[in-house]
Amino acid sequence: MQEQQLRVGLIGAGRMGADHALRIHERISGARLAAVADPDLDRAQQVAGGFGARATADAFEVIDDSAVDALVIASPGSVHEPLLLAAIERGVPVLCEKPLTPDPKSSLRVVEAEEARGEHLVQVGFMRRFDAEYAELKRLLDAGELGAPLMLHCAHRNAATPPGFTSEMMIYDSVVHEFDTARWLLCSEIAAVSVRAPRTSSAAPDGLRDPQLVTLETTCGALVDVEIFVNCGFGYQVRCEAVGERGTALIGADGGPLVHRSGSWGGTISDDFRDRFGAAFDREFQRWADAAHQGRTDPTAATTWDGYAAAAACEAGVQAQTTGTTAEVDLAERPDFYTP
Ligand SMILES: NC(=O)C1=CN([C@@H]2O[C@H](COP(=O)(O)OP(=O)(O)OC[C@H]3O[C@@H](n4cnc5c(N)ncnc54)[C@H](O)[C@@H]3O)[C@@H](O)[C@H]2O)C=CC1
Ligand SMILES: O=C1[C@@H](O)[C@H](O)[C@@H](O)[C@H](O)[C@H]1O
Repeated sequence: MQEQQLRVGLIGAGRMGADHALRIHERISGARLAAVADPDLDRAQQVAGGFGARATADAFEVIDDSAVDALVIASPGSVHEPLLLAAIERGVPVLCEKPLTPDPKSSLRVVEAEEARGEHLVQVGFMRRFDAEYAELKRLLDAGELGAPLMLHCAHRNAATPPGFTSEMMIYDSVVHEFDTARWLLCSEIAAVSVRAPRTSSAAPDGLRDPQLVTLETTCGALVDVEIFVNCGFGYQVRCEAVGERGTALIGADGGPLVHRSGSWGGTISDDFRDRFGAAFDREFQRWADAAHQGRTDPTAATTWDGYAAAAACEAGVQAQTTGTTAEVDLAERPDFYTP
């Protein structure tokens, strides 16, 4: 089937959906956009129009379309569950933007549906796993080159938040990425989460406690601290320093060109995660399409189990945020189907 193009149905034609449509069309090979669904039909038509794809307001029409081989879900997390369940029932491969679903109960229903189907069909769009620097950090840790991991120090900074962004979203929309990368880098589950906050930045919108410091305890005994600062003002920045028994490694340390000109020196920083992680998204999509051609998911990608585990950690994170105490992560037993 490799010689034929994978016919992709896109669900959700907003900021990420439009970017992924372009990616499928221009930046990866072996796939093309076949259909686009968005309840905002104008938006669906706008995205589909440029690529010769058909547009509809009904996502289930795309899921049921026999002229669609694979799906990209880029609608808000709150609507992912029914879409995923329908896609699993049809047996079609899916790349679902994070989060798998917004809460662990619904994520577990997706895990159970996929396990019952007996095929790995869904991968979750935790794109950092495909970033070159994160991949090198993972290699160093897996090869034992830093010794046994003890701590991760992470910083996740956004320039500014869109209207309506809440403190809870700092956990389940933003820190969800660190929950996934910590589990992936350390090959360990998250056991407990606590959240503290310094005084609120004067740049934070009313009602938003920004920044916050989230601490994760893992089942392997490592500690992970995450500074989440979503109105830092200066740009988009994601850093991670791993501390092992025999060494440390830092990624996200602005290794780009150092420019000297007209009385100044320094680099530049974008405020858009699509710049920082553009190459990672491209790699994620190429590997997903290649795997889908072969009727499987990409082994580097986050599985539905990983999506569920991240949702469980988010639930503990929001609880810790609300109560001011450490919250344990309530995780179901992992089915053998998801043994890495
Ligand atoms: N991996 C990453 O770094 C990022 C991932 N995301 C994720 O991508 C997803 C989409 O986010 P954005 O594009 O920023 O949101 P957005 O609000 O720009 O776009 C969402 C689109 O989905 C449509 N939609 C709503 N319900 C739908 C349904 N039932 N069926 C089909 N379409 C529906 C909306 O009309 C809208 O056009 C979310 O899950 C979000 O968490 C967002 C930003 C970055
Ligand atoms: O997923 C993302 C956004 O939804 C989220 O709001 C940002 O904080 C993250 O940095 C970005 O990667």
